[in-house]
Amino acid sequence: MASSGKTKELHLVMFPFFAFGHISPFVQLSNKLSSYPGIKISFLAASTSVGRIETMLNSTASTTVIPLTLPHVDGLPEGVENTSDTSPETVELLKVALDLMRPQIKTLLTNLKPNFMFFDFAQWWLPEIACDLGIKTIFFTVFTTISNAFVTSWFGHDTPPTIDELKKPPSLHPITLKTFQARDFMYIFMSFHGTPSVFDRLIKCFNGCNALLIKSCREMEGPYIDYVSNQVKKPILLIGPVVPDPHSGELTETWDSWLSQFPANSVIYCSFGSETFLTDDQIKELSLGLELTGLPFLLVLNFPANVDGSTELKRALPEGFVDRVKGKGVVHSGWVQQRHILEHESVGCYVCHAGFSSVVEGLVNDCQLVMIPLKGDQFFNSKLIALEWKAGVEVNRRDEDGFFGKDDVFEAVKSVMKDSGKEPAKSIRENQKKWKEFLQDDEIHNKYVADFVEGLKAL
Ligand SMILES: C[C@@H]1O[C@H](OP(=O)(O)OP(=O)(O)OC[C@H]2O[C@@H](n3ccc(=O)[nH]c3=O)[C@H](O)[C@@H]2O)[C@H](O)[C@H](O)[C@H]1O
Repeated sequence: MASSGKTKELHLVMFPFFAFGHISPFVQLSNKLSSYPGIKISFLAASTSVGRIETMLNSTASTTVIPLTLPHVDGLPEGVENTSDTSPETVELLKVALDLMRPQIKTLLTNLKPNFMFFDFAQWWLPEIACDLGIKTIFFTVFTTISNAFVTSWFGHDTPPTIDELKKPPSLHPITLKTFQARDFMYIFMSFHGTPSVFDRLIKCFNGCNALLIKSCREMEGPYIDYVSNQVKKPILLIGPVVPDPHSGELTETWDSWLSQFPANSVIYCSFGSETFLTDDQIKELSLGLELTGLPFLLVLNFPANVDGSTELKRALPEGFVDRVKGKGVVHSGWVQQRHILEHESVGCYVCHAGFSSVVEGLVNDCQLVMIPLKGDQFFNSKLIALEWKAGVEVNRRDEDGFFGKDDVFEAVKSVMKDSGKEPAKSIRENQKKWKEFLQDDEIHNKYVADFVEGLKAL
């Protein structure tokens, strides 16, 4: 049996879903907690991800990464253990593999005997196993509270909503969606390969856990925290803003010298995180929009694992584009040192998908945010930043299909980059500075972590 929460040492197990967009916040949480006296962490990960996770963890951390064996699933190639290795056709099979891992996880927990298990949205079956073993479960949601508020606003509805209903969520929730956003969001109500939908998984996670942990705070999302608390009726723990620790290493010489040839704050860095891909039309309009701005730019475009990036780029970029922008704009496919790039003094604007870690990295590096949210939580993150914090802008999109043209990209960039002394750029810059200060305030961070650990012990 797990020992009581009053013991001196707390043993925590972290179990994120097999996607780096999910693994990263669990690593950041582990890094925050592992330096805390008396905390020991075991981090569960698919065996092929262990090496990369070990490089992300603080070297001083008292954290052990434990490799998991993914069971064979028809259609899921051997060695494919992360969404970054899958194609759109096979990505849902990772959830099939995960659901088959119940016995493996039960055996592991029986041996590890942790006090708490921190789990992700996909492991709907985990609270039951842990409860049988006397282990308390914390559902650590990697999404912003505003996104969770939207999802929980559908609690208690027996049938999935229609697109029209999704556009105007029920009850207290003040958010509305465009038609194309509601259509995209229907994904969470869909079941694949006979496994529970994301929505059903989430309901079971919210209902089964002992407490919900949110990587946010009252200053950032107060009304949404109250709303979610009222919907889920479970204790809510807040870890505060999860801002990545200062990173180590240097930006590679190639990118450093390329960026350094431009004036301070003039370069647009444009990228869409680790698992968001653009359509050909979007690539075309975006690249033409960047060209229209006349500003230097670094455009990073990625593609699913089963296609060749350079072939895709050649096909999708507008005719003659690469030659026309030579010397001023570059297009890259593949992983880049994003935090080093955003930190470079030449970079002044970040055109992004509104993945929350990316947005925070942009704000703390004095980059003006231009957001093109493309799926799920990104729509809500963008609303939070653009409409509530007023610390960035969203590119205008057509209601029905989400189309944006080159002029929409140009206008959005212009609104924050040209005439920084005029509105709206002036207020947006002031708000960005205000949030930068808040997000970098160690005292606030430390207080949230200390309160969180106390809250955990009291559960
Ligand atoms: C919860 C999930 O997070 C997701 O992943 P994503 O990778 O976009 O997350 P970010 O918050 O942008 O984070 C991406 C992180 O990867 C880093 N990075 C990325 C690309 C690169 O080339 N180099 C880097 O260093 C970047 O610096 C950031 O820290 C999606 O939003 C998704 O909608 C959401 O459900």
